[in-house]
Amino acid sequence: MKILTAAQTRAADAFTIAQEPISSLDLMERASWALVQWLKQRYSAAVPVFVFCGPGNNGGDGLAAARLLHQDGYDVQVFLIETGQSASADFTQNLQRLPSAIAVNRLQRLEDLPPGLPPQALVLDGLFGSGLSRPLEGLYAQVVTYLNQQPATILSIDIPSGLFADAPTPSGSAVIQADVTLTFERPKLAFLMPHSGGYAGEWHVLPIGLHEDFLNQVESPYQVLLPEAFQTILRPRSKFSHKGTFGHALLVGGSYGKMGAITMSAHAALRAGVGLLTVQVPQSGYSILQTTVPEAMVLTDDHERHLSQFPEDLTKYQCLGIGPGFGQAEDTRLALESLFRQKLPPLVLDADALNLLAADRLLRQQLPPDSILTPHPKEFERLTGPASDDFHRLQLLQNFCSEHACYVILKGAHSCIGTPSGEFYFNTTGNPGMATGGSGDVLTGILTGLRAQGYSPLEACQLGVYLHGLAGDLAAEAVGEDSLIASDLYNYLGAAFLQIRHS
Ligand SMILES: NC(=O)C1=CN([C@@H]2O[C@H](COP(=O)(O)OP(=O)(O)OC[C@H]3O[C@@H](n4cnc5c(N)ncnc54)[C@H](OP(=O)(O)O)[C@@H]3O)[C@@H](O)[C@H]2O)[C@H](O)CC1
Ligand SMILES: [K+]
Repeated sequence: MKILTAAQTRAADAFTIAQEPISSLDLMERASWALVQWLKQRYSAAVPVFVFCGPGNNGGDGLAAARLLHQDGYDVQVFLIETGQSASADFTQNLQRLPSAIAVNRLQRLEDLPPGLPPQALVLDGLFGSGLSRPLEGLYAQVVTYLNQQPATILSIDIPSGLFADAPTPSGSAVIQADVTLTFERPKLAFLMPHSGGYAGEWHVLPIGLHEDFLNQVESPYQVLLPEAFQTILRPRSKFSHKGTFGHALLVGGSYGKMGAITMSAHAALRAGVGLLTVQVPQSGYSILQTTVPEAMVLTDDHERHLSQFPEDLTKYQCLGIGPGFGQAEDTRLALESLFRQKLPPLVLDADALNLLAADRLLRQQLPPDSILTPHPKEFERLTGPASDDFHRLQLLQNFCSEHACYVILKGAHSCIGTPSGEFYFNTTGNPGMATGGSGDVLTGILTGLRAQGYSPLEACQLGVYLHGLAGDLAAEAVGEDSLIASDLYNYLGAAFLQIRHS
């Protein structure tokens, strides 16, 4: 699903108004109706609702929602922030449509605000949406600070007020800290970024019927991954297939004290459906691997405690995954250097393989095209240099992927896949329980297993991050986020496959 910028959203709005056709007022009514339907399913009419409105159409949505909620028996009060700014036409119409039974409080100074809102109250934040053009100041900023201090639940309409949808919000700006954001038609880029995503709280997308023709034609480099995408990507396992059909993967990693990492990758590659798996580890890993992952074949390095070589014949493998527990010993670095001079199967690189790459510009330049790299933000910045904000980091991601013709999965709450052609795909599965040691090793194993089965690098990245997060979500339902550990991820991978195969 494409993500639109604020300007594209305005264009989608205008296109829909002209082509459906529908009046802008009716489109606002449709948006507010969708919002109220959602809200009615979660909050009873016993919950008092305080609607805060700015001068634009976001405020207009707030007013329309206030009217609809009042009709449904909710106790609603409206607060209009009056700074002398002229209001939008649809705001004015919706203000005129408000029944007189709804109290309208006009705020001109901070002192006009009630001393406090009841904890059980619901605040509808309709101060600003996609029309925000500068950080909030004066009374608007004061109202935001006041609302953020209230014990009430805050539900933001479309976007938390004060947050820019598709540009960095300057630090220290007044921004609503929403508990819930109900956003129209498409998620906003800011919700997917580490520094701004937290403001939106739990967010939900409400379709409001923006015109399909526009949504199909509009070009956007940003997409979110939804399960529908996988109906075409995920391949059936045919009746006459055999283990050779599903590829032979090689995982290389492990060092003394870090043999668990490569063990978890191995489990994950197998659960991702690879036909055959070989794992190369230092000698001290031999019994560990043979005992804990009996499905895998094991090769050992000459070294006891760290890796110093790769298998000579790499032609029989359809994918080579390197990094989990790899370490950064000098021998290991030299082995990686000589590896890059050979003809290689598709690569997946993680952890210390990335750190070795970061420390060696020449090595980076030899990175084979179509490789998949899976850094977390710190590892990523070691590769590219520091990012000044989340949007700059996306720019660095794009530059790196096009310069090296590779795919980078930037890991985070919404892991982002960067591609050589400049498209970005944000993941929508996963939870904070997955912030646990070994989680990344499992992702490396999944990607290696998928790539070996013949999935393209982009397909493997999309399927891999989505399945990894979904396995985490299913595991969290069973054991909770607190107790989730990395082995739960590969143990729930089968359930995750089943869910997307049958969705
Ligand atoms: N397209 C859709 O999907 C639909 C969106 N709807 C809702 O409409 C808003 C967007 O409405 P818009 O009127 O464009 O924008 P805002 O309500 O966010 O506010 C715009 C006005 O606010 C002024 N402004 C901007 N920044 C500030 C600021 N920091 N301080 C004070 N005033 C500010 C701006 O004036 P300018 O000075 O920038 O010219 C505007 O006057 C969207 O988010 C949805 O909630 C529809 O209801 C349904 C379809
Ligand atoms: K808002």
